[in-house]
Amino acid sequence: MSSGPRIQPSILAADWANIQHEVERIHAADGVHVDVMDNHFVPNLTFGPQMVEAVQRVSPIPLDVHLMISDADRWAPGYAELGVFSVTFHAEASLDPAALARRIRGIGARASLALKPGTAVEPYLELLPEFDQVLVMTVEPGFGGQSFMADMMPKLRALRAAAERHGIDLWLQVDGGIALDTIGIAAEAGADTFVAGSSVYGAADVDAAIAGLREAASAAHAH
Ligand SMILES: O=C(CO)[C@@H](O)[C@H](O)COP(=O)(O)O
Ligand SMILES: [Fe+2]
Repeated sequence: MSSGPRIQPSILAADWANIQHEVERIHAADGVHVDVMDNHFVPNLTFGPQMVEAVQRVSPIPLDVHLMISDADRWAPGYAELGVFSVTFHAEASLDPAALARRIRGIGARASLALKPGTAVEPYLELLPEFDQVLVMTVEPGFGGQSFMADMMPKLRALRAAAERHGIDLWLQVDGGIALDTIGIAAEAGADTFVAGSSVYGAADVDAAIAGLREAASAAHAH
C-alpha cells in the first residue's frame, strides 16, 4: 500500500452477488475493507472467515479486515491465518489487546485496534507500539451510510501526537461517513487511511470517486 493517503473501499456497500467483479473494479484503491459483523457485538450480521477467504482469493488488492465481533481474543487469529494484510479488532471486544496484537503480528498480519465512538483513546496510548494501525470509528459500528462524526477528531490528534512521541509509523484509519466533504476534516486531524463504503460503491464512476477522495485527503494534509 502507498505511503500517501490510503483509500480502502468497504465491500459492505458492494454487490455481494458479484463480489469478484466488485473487488476487481476497485483495483486503483490501496486495499479492500472487509466488515465482519456477528449480530452480537453489533446489531447486524455479514459473514465469517469462509467469505473472507473467498474474497482474499480473488482480490487484486490487499484485504483490510474489520472485525466487529465479540470475543476477539478467540476469533481474530483465525482471520490473520487466512493471509490477509491487516486484522482490526475492537478494543471493547478483547480482554488483552496488546497480547492479541502480538499474536496477530506473530502470524504475519498487521495488527490494528478499533475504537467505538464512545471509547476513550487515553487508556490505549501506551500500547501503541504493539500496533500497526488504529481505527477511529466515525460512526457507531454496524451499518454503512451513516453521518460522519466530526467530534471524533480530537482522538486522531491524540493518537498522532502519541505515535510521534513513541517514534512509530502508526497508520491512523477512519471509518464511517467518509466522502468528499468529510475526508479533508479527518486528514487534517491526522488520519492517513480512509475507509469509504457508500461514497465509492455508490458512485457512478468508481475510479473517479477513489481519485477524488485521494486528492481531497492530500490537499487537506498539505495545510
Ligand atoms: O465498519 C463499518 C460500519 O460499521 C464501515 O466500514 C462501513 O461500511 C462504512 O460505510 P460508509 O459509512 O462509508 O457508507
Ligand atoms: Fe468497517
